[in-house]
Amino acid sequence: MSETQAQPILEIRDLSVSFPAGRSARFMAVDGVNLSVYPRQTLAVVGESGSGKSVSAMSVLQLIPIPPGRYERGQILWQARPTAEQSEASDATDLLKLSDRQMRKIRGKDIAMIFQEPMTSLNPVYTIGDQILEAILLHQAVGREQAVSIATRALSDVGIADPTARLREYPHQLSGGMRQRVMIAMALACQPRLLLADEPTTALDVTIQAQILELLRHLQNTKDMSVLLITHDLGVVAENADSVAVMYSGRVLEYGSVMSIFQRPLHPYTNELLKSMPVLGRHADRLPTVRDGATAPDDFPPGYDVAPHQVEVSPGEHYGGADAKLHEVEPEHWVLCKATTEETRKKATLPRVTFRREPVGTDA
Ligand SMILES: Nc1ncnc2c1ncn2[C@@H]1O[C@H](COP(=O)(O)OP(=O)(O)OP(=O)(O)O)[C@@H](O)[C@H]1O
Repeated sequence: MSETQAQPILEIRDLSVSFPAGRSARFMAVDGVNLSVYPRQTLAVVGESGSGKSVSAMSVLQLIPIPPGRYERGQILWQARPTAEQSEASDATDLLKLSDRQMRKIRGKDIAMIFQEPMTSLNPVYTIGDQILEAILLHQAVGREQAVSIATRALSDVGIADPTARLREYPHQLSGGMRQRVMIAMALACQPRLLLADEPTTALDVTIQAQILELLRHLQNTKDMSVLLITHDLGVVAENADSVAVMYSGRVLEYGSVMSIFQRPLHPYTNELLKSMPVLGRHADRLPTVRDGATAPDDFPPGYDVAPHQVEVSPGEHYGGADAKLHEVEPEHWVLCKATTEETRKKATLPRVTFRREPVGTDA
């Protein structure tokens, strides 16, 4: 089913989240973000450090510390069983409106989150078994014996050999890759409808990273799960995602199918990002960082004197600014600009940018 026919399982609408900047001022870590995740699809959110990816994802589960954070506006509509027939997500739940108690029922059950650092999710003083069982017993109407069998199965699903023995071990007894798998097993044991994966493989070596992403793809197909994948790695996006949102400075600059974004990037910043793709024999450079909402020119990527949203790309084409909106410039391809000028539309039909992903680090 194409995105246009299906209803999203998760729809973030006009989300804005602020944090303090100095004594009395605040900055928008997330500024009017719109994102949709469709059933069984992977939406990748890319962008440099500090662009608001994690704050967007953590907002879905109300994991932003309030204060200092503040949800300024927006909705996060959740519809666990969307159907093609519904024309409006009218019976969707706004996750931002849920009480702590209501949210605890969803967290870990319908929506699970995994982080770059597994120890964020694992408690060092409890065994792996204690921790997985706790999650299962909390969310599923099963007895202890059945919970053990679900936990064992979850560990073996993520490729952990001898799962019964592993249940008795503590996190420090496992390697980094193994801990990552355990965290994924914990997240998947309750068969969530949506997995929020925040850089789940960045800290791992390339082989384990590939194994885990392959595993997620497999589980996504077999368990009917959607994934919101946050990553810096565009190679990972190309191989794992269906659609991609490019974030910068708290805003989504461009959004569309992986194919459209990679073949016809329209926002100048997306072009910068694509240039950082790994090519034959060269690792991708990590993108420059925007520091804590700062807007000093030094913080912007090479080639920009000012933030991209202030760049006038060519006469008549303004990407961004407070009055810019995401415009659909070709089917299923949105770009942040002030207006869908004829020039912007024409850009969509410019010759294709050739995208070739080569294995990282291989000799020519
Ligand atoms: N608890 C917090 N208190 C204050 N500022 C915060 C907090 N959490 C996030 N921020 C700020 O919000 C902005 C967006 O952060 P976020 O973690 O979403 O970026 P990101 O794109 O996920 O970056 P990274 O790839 O490094 O994780 C940053 O400027 C960050 O410093």
